[in-house]
Amino acid sequence: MDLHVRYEGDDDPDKCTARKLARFDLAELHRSDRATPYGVVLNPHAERALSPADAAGDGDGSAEGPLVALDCSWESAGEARFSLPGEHRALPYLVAANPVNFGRPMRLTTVEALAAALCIFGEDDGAERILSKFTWGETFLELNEEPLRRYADCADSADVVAVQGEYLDR
Ligand SMILES: C[S@@+](CC[C@H](N)C(=O)[O-])C[C@H]1O[C@@H](n2cnc3c(N)ncnc32)[C@H](O)[C@@H]1O
Repeated sequence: MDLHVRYEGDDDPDKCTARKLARFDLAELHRSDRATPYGVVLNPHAERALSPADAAGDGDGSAEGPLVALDCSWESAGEARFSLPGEHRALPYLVAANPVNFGRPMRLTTVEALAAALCIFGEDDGAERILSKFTWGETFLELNEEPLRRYADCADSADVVAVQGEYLDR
């Protein structure tokens, strides 16, 4: 599945996970909303949770459109920043493994968010491929092994929200 990133460039370029993915040709960066392709936009403010139903269901596990993330600093990642055209979806409860926000729920880097979406779509190989470029990448899959497997088994967004509720209640 193609991975695209709307790249704001307001975060530390040395720590930017999207830039690293682009260096390895694993994602394409776009400098404006207009240049960014329409797709499934990973947006923590979205009302609807991402689920396997957002994938195409044509049998090969590939999604309807490309996955799109917005790479900007968390300080500037307010709702208004997510003006990209596309189907906006929030990821359900997951824990970050990156060194800046280790153990913190929902504060995922761009690569963690893209990898989580790939897992929910059943594309585990793609998730492992992009995370393999980061020393802590495998830890993300280990920390979230159970919720990712359960989200991937859900039929739709409502199911995902129900499973997420079990983790939020703990
Ligand atoms: C705010 S940026 C920070 C990126 C960071 N500078 C890096 O180097 O990876 C992280 C992006 O990942 C996606 N993301 C992170 N957590 C998410 C969540 N809970 N739901 C949906 N998307 C999420 C969004 O596209 C978000 O804008």
